[in-house]
Amino acid sequence: MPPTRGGRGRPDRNRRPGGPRKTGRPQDLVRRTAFDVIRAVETRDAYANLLLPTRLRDRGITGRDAALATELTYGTLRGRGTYDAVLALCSDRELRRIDAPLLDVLRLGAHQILATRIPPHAAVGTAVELARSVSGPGQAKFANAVLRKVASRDLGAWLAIVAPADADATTRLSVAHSHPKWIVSALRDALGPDRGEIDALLEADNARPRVTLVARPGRATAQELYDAGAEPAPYSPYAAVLGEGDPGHIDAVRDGRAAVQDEASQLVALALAAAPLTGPDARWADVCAGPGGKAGLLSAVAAQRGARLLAADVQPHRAGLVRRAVDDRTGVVAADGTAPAWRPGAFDRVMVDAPCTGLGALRRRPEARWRRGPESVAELGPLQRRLLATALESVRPGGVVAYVTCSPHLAETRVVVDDVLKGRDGVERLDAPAVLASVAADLTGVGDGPYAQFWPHRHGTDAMFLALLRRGD
Ligand SMILES: C[S@@+](CC[C@H](N)C(=O)[O-])C[C@H]1O[C@@H](n2cnc3c(N)ncnc32)[C@H](O)[C@@H]1O
Repeated sequence: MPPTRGGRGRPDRNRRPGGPRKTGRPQDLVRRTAFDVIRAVETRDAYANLLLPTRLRDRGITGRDAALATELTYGTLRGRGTYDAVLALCSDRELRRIDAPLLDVLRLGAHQILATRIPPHAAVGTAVELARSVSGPGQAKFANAVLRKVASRDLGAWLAIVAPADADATTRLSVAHSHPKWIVSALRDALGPDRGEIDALLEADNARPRVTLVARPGRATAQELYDAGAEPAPYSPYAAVLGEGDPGHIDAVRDGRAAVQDEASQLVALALAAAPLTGPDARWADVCAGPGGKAGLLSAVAAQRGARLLAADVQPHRAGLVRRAVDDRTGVVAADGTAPAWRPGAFDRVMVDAPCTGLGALRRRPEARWRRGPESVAELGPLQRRLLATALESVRPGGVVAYVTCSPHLAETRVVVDDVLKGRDGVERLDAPAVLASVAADLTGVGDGPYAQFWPHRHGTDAMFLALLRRGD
């Protein structure tokens, strides 16, 4: 079910049952901002996590109002699947016949009614007011009729109707947890023998992720982050969890010595650095480096070990972002990892953090689940295979490649690795869970090897996949 029920919303202070009559008050601005971001996501493929902070800043929305705007935006985008199922029953018009902006107002209203503590009458009133300003008085009347019906039941009662226990499992899970059916199926397949955990996984996808920081070794310490209010994280020695507050206010983050980074992202980079290797260990590469999260950590570890990192990304502006994350010793190039500018066998360790559907990061990108379809998996497959094959040629004999995706979809993870290794002699699959255990002592539940898979519901991280492959001598 949508995650925010009874949670982070706050009671609306507006005492007039009909909602605000005037525009321009803080509460109107908060809802309007959530609506504008939701529309931008819909109409111009904006990313909510990038656009919202800018809008909040531009409009001077801070503190609790900013928290409410964030909750309304993310909650509405996440819960859309559930809300559409409810709205379809409450509307005498098919949803596809409702103007797109008005439908977004209805979704925002449904979210406030069903999943926040905002009193239903206030939620209906403010949404109707928004409908009036977006679509005019006639549509406001329609919105009022629909949302009053939505408010006639609570979320649990609606779920019993739109996702009944006797529905087929994929449909029930899809509606109840607001994930497209193809993603439910893909995640269940990826869980394999643990597919009984699917409810927990979908629920975790809908929970707001905690902000995890990385103290780039040699440049900052985890203690520095604790001193700034963060707490120790369970696995990575360089991670800290920030409960409250803006990471941008921490000196080390502002200076680029620390950064926001999911803990599994840290661990897969550390695993590449820790994978056993004989012979020289001085030249490392990250061939899909933008915007630089893993490269930032790898470059810091490389510096401590007397190695050097080359970070590449095919998109020049993303290569530019990498430059800000790494130290001066690290080379950064805009280059195609499938047609490399470096000679074969040039590196001892190579990271391929392949472009993927991002199904492992749905917690952080609330709109992502609606943006892609199953065809994306097929479209990305050839590029993922070419990048991995080229990486295997880019390491010297005996060198190690990490193949990483922020997706647990089997067709992006083990199927890619198995395909690329088919007919290719002399590549050894290292035991990725064992290597991970050497960098994160308490880590369990990432699989029996040779591949490792993180899970949001088990580890509180993104669902990151890791294969470690050593080229034969
Ligand atoms: C999953 S992201 C990498 C995230 C990054 N490693 C981090 O931790 O911040 C994948 C990146 O691969 C880049 N990419 C896509 N095709 C590429 C190619 N042919 N060669 C190099 N980079 C490519 C994309 O521009 C994107 O920045």
